[in-house]
Amino acid sequence: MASRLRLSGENPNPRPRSNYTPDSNDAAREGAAEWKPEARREVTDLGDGSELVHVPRFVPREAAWEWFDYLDKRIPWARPTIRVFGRSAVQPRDICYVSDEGLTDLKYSGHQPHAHSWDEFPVLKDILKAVHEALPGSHFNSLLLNRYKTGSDYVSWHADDESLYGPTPEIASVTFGCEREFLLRKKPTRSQASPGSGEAARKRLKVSAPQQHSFLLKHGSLLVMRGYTQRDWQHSVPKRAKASSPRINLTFRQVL
Ligand SMILES: O=C(O)CCC(=O)C(=O)O
Ligand SMILES: [Fe+2]
Repeated sequence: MASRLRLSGENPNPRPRSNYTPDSNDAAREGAAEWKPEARREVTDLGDGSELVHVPRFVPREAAWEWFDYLDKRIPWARPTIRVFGRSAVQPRDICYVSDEGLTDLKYSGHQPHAHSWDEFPVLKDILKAVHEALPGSHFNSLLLNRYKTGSDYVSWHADDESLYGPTPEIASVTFGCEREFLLRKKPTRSQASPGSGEAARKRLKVSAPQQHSFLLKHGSLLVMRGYTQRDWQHSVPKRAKASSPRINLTFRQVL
């Protein structure tokens, strides 16, 4: 099931040679105007009403680099202190939060990120439009941005199962820059979580080893989690010593 990571010592995402101005809002917007999302999609049925959709070449390379540079320079990235298992810890990646006005506030791990307006970042509206066009019926109204500066930055196992997203949230995740591995594992069932002791419990654990999936999320890719994925599965982006350049990830969500 779990596929192997294909990171090599070389930069897997060499930049195209072009003369775009990296931090210009106009360049980032014009580059995007010319493309149509590629149709190739891989759908993974996780069972019991959970599904993933992977579009490896959602944004063409050059437009994706323009967006990467814009986001890297213009987003007011912050690395907040959060509470994990009763302890304070600096979040192991940069984040920023953007949302419509008047929504329920996002709070996680004792932290409430400031909600920026879409109007501050016109490029984010362009990316949102492209995501909406690729996913008919979607109505994303908030966005959590993550920046992994090096391979030491990560997101640990979690599910985006906050009640403000409802029981079956659709989450669309767009990746720019360094490719990183994205892992999914099935949440333990009740019998796995408290297996008891003795031979019967050991056997039960053996037959139900956790299911796991791995995706190498490339520059310009889109991954959608839907159905009961947040209820039944956890995901993570582990540390990777060989990932030496930054990765920016955008997760679009709908606050109900
Ligand atoms: O960086 C990623 O691909 C995942 C980020 C994530 O899981 C989150 O923001 O909740
Ligand atoms: Fe997540």
